[in-house]
Parts: sequence; C-alpha cells; structure tokens
Amino acid sequence: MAIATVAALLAALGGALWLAARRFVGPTVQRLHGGGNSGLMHGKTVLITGANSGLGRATAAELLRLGARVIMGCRDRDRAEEAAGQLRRELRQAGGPEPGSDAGEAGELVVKELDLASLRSVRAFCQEMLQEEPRLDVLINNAGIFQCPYMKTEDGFEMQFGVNHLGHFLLTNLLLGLLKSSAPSRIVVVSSKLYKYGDINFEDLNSEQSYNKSFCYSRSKLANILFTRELARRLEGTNVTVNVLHPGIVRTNLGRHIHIPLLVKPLFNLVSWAFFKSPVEGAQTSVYLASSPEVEGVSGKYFGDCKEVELLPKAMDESVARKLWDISEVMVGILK
Ligand SMILES: NC(=O)C1=CN([C@@H]2O[C@H](COP(=O)(O)OP(=O)(O)OC[C@H]3O[C@@H](n4cnc5c(N)ncnc54)[C@H](OP(=O)(O)O)[C@@H]3O)[C@@H](O)[C@H]2O)C=CC1
Ligand SMILES: CC1=C(/C=C/C(C)=C/C=C/C(C)=C/C=O)C(C)(C)CCC1
Repeated sequence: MAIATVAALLAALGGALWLAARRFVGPTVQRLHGGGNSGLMHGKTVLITGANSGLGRATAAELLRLGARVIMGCRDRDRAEEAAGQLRRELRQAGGPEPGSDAGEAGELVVKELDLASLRSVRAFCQEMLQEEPRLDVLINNAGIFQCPYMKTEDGFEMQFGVNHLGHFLLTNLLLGLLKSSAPSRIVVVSSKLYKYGDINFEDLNSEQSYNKSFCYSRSKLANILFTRELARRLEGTNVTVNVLHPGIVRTNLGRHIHIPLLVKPLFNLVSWAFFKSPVEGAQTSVYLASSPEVEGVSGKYFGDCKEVELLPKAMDESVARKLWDISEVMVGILK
C-alpha cells in the first residue's frame, strides 16, 4: 500500500515537473520585433481581421511594435476599442513610444467595423477602406469561428464556411486593387492543420442536408488553402504574394462553442496552459509572413512555425481550387 502511494506521488511529481519543463524550457519561436527589427514595418499599412482577440490581437501587437499602421477589422466596435486601448497601454508600459506619435518607431492603431458574416458589412468596410486608405501593404485574413452550432450568416451561408471562407473571399477581392497599387504587398491567410479532415462537397456547401460542426470547420480551413493557391496563380507577375499558415494549437477564445462541464474546466485550462502555444507564440508565423524579407516574392505556400510545410494532395488540387473560386464568386455576387 505504502509502495503504491509513493509510486503515485512520484508519478504526479514527475508529471508536474514534465509539464513545467515543457512550458518553460520547450522550443520557443524567436520573436521578430526584437533588436534591429523594430522599424521593419515603418510606413506600412496592415489590415488584420478579428484583431480584438487571440492570434489577431497578438499579431496586431507584434506588427505595431515593428512600426506598422495596423487597421483592426472587427465585428464589435466596443470589444475592438477595448483591445486597442489595452494594446496602447501595453506598448507604453513596455517603454515604447505613444502609437501615432512622431517620437519613435511604434506604429498606429485604427479600429474599423467589419462583420464577415454579412456581405453588406464587408462591402461597406471595403468602400470605407478605399475612400480613406491610400495604401494597403499587408492583408491578414485571421478572423475565424470554430465548431459553432448550426447557424447561418445574414446572407444564408453556413456560418463557418461563410465567415472563414466566403467573407474573406469577398474582402480580399474588393481590396485587390488597393493591394496591387501598393505592391510589393502581401496577403496572409490563417488556416489550420485540421484542413486535413475536410472536403469541398460542392453539392451541399451550406450544409443543409447534414451538419457536422467539425467537418464544416475543416472544410472552411481547406477552402482557405485552396483559395490561397488559386489566388497566388491569379496574382503571378503582380508583385502581390499570398501565403497560408497553421498557427499551431493556441490558447485563445476559439474554443468558445465547445461545451466543457464546469468541474472539468480547470483541468482543460491546465492542459491548455501546459501544452498550447500562447497567442504571441502562435502569432509568429503570421508576423513572419507579413514582414520578413526572407519570404519576399514567395507565394502560394503553406507554413507552420515560420517554415514551409508540405500539403496533402487534396489541398493542391487545381481543378477543385478553380471550381471553388468560381462558385464563391457566384455566392458573394462578384461574378463579372
Ligand atoms: N487557436 C487555435 O488553436 C487555432 C486557431 N486557428 C485560426 O486562427 C484564427 C484566429 O483564431 P483565434 O485567435 O484562435 O480565436 P479567437 O476566437 O480568439 O479570435 C477569433 C477572432 O475572429 C473574430 N470573428 C469571429 N467571427 C467574426 C465575424 N463574423 N466577423 C468578424 N470577425 C469575426 C472574433 O471576433 P469576436 O471577438 O467579436 O468574436 C475574434 O476577433 C482563426 O482563423 C482560427 O481558425 C487555426 C488553428 C488553431
Ligand atoms: C483552451 C480551452 C478550451 C479548448 C479549446 C480548444 C481545444 C481549441 C482548439 C482549437 C483548434 C484545434 C483549432 C484548430 O484549427 C476549452 C476546452 C474550450 C475551454 C477551456 C480552455
């Protein structure tokens, strides 16, 4: 009995030490805004969708420190203003200059309303962008929704496909002229490794025949990759590049629709603290693709941990990518 107790205690202690070691000694991605990089994005305008939370917020913070003018495209103005205020405070506390001031290298934060679940909102947002912004150097399609119950967007699309793919499809197309006139410019698309479990079932893109929330998330993330590859093909020779990434598993609000019993939640929080990346760690590949000279001219590639990663054949199928593009044009109403 005594031996069993000692063994259990040793196992628990070993487990705790292993978790702590993994957290503190584990591989860390080098941050790009240290040392000599501080003015790398000076004079550049970056639009980040879903910049009030998680990866988008962390990406905004990193690019702001690199000197960019960051436009936060967010669906809720209050949440976005609150996040912007926090980011400005954090920058001040870190000893950085006031964003927007002429005192130093830090950039500027601008909040604009953008609901990707509404084509009307995307169109209004782009109209405002074209009226107010003389240039756009980087577009980061980051916003996303994960495994929500069956819901439809304002225009009747299944929510995950509508927000993660179609809203960003329209947004990107309406901003392409501005990106081209600002070239060399970049588009960064945040997808997920979970694309592997998706398929583009053209006969039921709105999941009206059946809805599986995991499959629909994976399908929307596969659509992100096919969109990137088809867009890269269409943008050849324009000096506008587009790349897609998997951020890793990151501790954010993305899991908001996953129901976990109250009693088990602390255990999940512990597991996520030990094993998931922090938002700053998760944001590094987005920051890398948005700013690094190493990927100048690189287009149509898939990245993880700031390195190119190979795709499954289904994500490289050109005929599916073309068909998805054509159908998306019809769905969002931009067929020429
Ligand atoms: N966290 C992870 O482990 C992984 C994340 N990803 C991807 O990373 C991206 C960022 O997610 P993450 O930071 O984790 O999650 P968060 O939930 O923290 O952030 C998602 C952001 O998207 C916004 N958003 C959701 N719906 C809309 C909409 N209709 N219009 C405009 N904005 C919207 C949210 O706004 P609001 O706050 O108002 O809800 C929020 O700002 C997503 O594309 C996700 O698929 C990929 C792989 C793993
Ligand atoms: C952190 C955390 C949760 C889990 C979130 C998860 C597991 C998100 C996974 C997202 C992935 C894998 C996205 C890929 O594209 C819970 C359980 C909701 C609540 C407790 C805190």
